Amino acid sequence: MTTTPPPPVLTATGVTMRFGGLTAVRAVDLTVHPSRIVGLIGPNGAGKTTFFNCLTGLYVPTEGTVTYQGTVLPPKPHLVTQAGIARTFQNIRLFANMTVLENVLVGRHTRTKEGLLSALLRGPRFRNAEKTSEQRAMELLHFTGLAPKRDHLARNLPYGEQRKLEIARALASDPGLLLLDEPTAGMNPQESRAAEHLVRAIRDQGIAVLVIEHDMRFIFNLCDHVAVLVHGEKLVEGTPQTVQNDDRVIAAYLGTPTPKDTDR
Ligand SMILES: Nc1ncnc2c1ncn2[C@@H]1O[C@H](COP(=O)(O)OP(=O)(O)OP(=O)(O)O)[C@@H](O)[C@H]1O
Repeated sequence: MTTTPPPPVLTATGVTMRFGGLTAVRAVDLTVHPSRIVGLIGPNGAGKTTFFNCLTGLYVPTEGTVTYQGTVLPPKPHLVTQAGIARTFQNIRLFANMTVLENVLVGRHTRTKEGLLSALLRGPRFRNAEKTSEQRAMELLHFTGLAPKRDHLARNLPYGEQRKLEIARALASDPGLLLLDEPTAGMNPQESRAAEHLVRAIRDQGIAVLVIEHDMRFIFNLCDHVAVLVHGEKLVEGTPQTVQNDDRVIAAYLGTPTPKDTDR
């Protein structure tokens, strides 16, 4: 008996993004399958964040289409989140003067009828839905290890915990696909390894992950599939091993011998 593989969560086809005369992303195809961790790597300025912005509706691609679970995504960030894609940013974007719990509750607004304004004003309709949302938010804080900090202001968290909080807030929209833009930037090695565990645990909950990361250990430890962007084009993609051993990638991106080479 043959089983049909589940359809992809995300399909980007021929995505091109031009800024005037500069082509930041050129005809990039990428597929993310359910419960997979896919890495997107490439040198600085290769177009990785621009590609993410095309996936999440921040930019309308000059050419190409993006579908989520078979449906073409509208190029509006809140509609993309509502459809099931959540993201974090390279530069942390938390509500600094709100508590940890409040930040996660704001992330729930696409999944409650009350909307963002009601959530912020804590109106009567919000209070009715508040209990369920708070339960879910607390589950996420336990999941990310931030529960003991629920009442701390976001701005008072150490950097690594702010990154975790961004992830908890993104998860609050109950996504099927999570996009992480440099989740370990600014972390020490111990925090980076903890972030690996967290991403794996997210995948184990059935959420697909697409991650931009410069930490090669993170990428090669974690990803099922890796795509390499260079000058806006996809140079190569495949298993971590395929990518690690590809001379073009070593030349274009890694530049220096891989750890495997130095073991010889
Ligand atoms: N809004 C914009 N307007 C004009 N050019 C832009 C814009 N956003 C990005 N670019 C340019 O597009 C190219 C790709 O940038 P992008 O930030 O996507 O690269 P990246 O791979 O994410 O880099 P990094 O690893 O340094 O974050 C760069 O040349 C950048 O200067």
